[in-house]
Amino acid sequence: MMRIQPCFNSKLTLLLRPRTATRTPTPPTATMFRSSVLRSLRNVAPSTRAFSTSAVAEAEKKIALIGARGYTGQALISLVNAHPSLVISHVSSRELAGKPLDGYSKAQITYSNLSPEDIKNMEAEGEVDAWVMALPNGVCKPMVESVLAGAKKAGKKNSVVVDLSADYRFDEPRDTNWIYGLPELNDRSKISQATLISNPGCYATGAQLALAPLIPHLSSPPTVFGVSGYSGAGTKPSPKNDTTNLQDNLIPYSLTDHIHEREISHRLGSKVAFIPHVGQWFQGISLTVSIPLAKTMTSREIRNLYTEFYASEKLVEIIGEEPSVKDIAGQHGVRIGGFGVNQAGDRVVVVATIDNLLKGAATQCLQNLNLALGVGEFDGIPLMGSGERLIVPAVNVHQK
Ligand SMILES: NC(=O)C1=CN([C@@H]2O[C@H](COP(=O)(O)OP(=O)(O)OC[C@H]3O[C@@H](n4cnc5c(N)ncnc54)[C@H](OP(=O)(O)O)[C@@H]3O)[C@@H](O)[C@H]2O)C=CC1
Ligand SMILES: CC(=O)N[C@@H](CCC(=O)OP(=O)(O)O)C(=O)O
Repeated sequence: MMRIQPCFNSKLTLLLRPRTATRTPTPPTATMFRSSVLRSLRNVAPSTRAFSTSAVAEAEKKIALIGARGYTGQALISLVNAHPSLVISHVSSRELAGKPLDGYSKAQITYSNLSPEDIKNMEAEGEVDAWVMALPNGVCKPMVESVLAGAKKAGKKNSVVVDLSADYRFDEPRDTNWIYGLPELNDRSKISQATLISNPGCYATGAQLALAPLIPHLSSPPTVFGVSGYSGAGTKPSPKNDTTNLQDNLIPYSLTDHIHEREISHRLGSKVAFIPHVGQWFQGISLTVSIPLAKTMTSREIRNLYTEFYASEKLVEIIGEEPSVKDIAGQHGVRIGGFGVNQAGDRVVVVATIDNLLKGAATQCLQNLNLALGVGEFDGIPLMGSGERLIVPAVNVHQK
């Protein structure tokens, strides 16, 4: 039987590094191009609602975290620990119930094991402002239903729920109230009004951001070759998080039909092939994306397109060279570069890096919480240029 040690020491390591992004003011043509691509990605009419990221929280907002023992949960605890207006009020884990929460300094909190009934009662009593579900796929439905039942019992709108699993990523707003929370590509005003938010997958976030500017120029489906650090496989023992198996190794898996292949294709409205792998490092994903072009383009034109497309985005950095996965580990955004164009000018290879636990999960969750709770979208998120890194301790899940 696996033993998991209480696994967290909050480590926010400050590393100074030069800022590599070049940001240029967005000309009106770029803004118009971006808006039209984003409108077609979202398939919605242009938003008429002004969006503000500068609202000040009136009081601390309480977050209950279900699945708090896991890697994404631990990363979120560390982020909330340094957040100006959010606090953790409850952490739930079956294995750590009764143990103190380490790595959180705002209050002394003990892990509990919240049942769906507990969740229903807490929601009815208005004990929390937001629930985060950091549970494996297929597990959170009874908990979400408890939140909805508790709100119904109290005759109020439900508190915000952010789900990190894939369970609600394919729901369409016309059928349910779930909103897909990828702020850079989705309508931020919709996320800020939502109470049910489905957090995108890690590979899927990086791949969508790497592809979005070129969606209007595709001649055929792109191929995304992705390699994740083994924290992507979570804390349940598997060959993909077995460090002995990973040593000097690269593990290909789910060669076709990975759930993120479906998620990327569904969300971009364009078929994409995705080939996942796991490498021997812990945090960070590298995505090498081969994109066939419908018209010939130069590397410079494509890089400019990306720079303009993401000019107003604080968590997306465009660089000329290929970004390196070891540079993104612990950072909160996505770095995109490479832009190698073949001699014929009809295919480009773009490289994106993302920390799967951060912009691929916890940081994106915090962006969504901030939006939905009415505080500044980037509150509590160290920006790329700050050089701050959040390193989550690895757990030896194969220790007997
Ligand atoms: N790791 C990553 O890079 C990313 C993960 N995600 C998604 O986020 C979610 C969490 O991932 P991650 O943190 O890596 O997962 P972990 O395996 O590290 O943690 C899972 C958590 O869920 C709890 N849990 C597991 N099974 C159950 C169950 N049947 N009922 C109740 N609680 C359970 C565990 O605690 P305990 O057993 O103590 O109750 C633990 O706290 C998953 O859906 C994952 O796919 C999304 C993006 C990136
Ligand atoms: C290395 C590894 O195993 N990665 C995971 C993806 C991580 C993940 O979080 O999956 P969701 O985002 O869909 O929940 C996987 O391929 O299943």
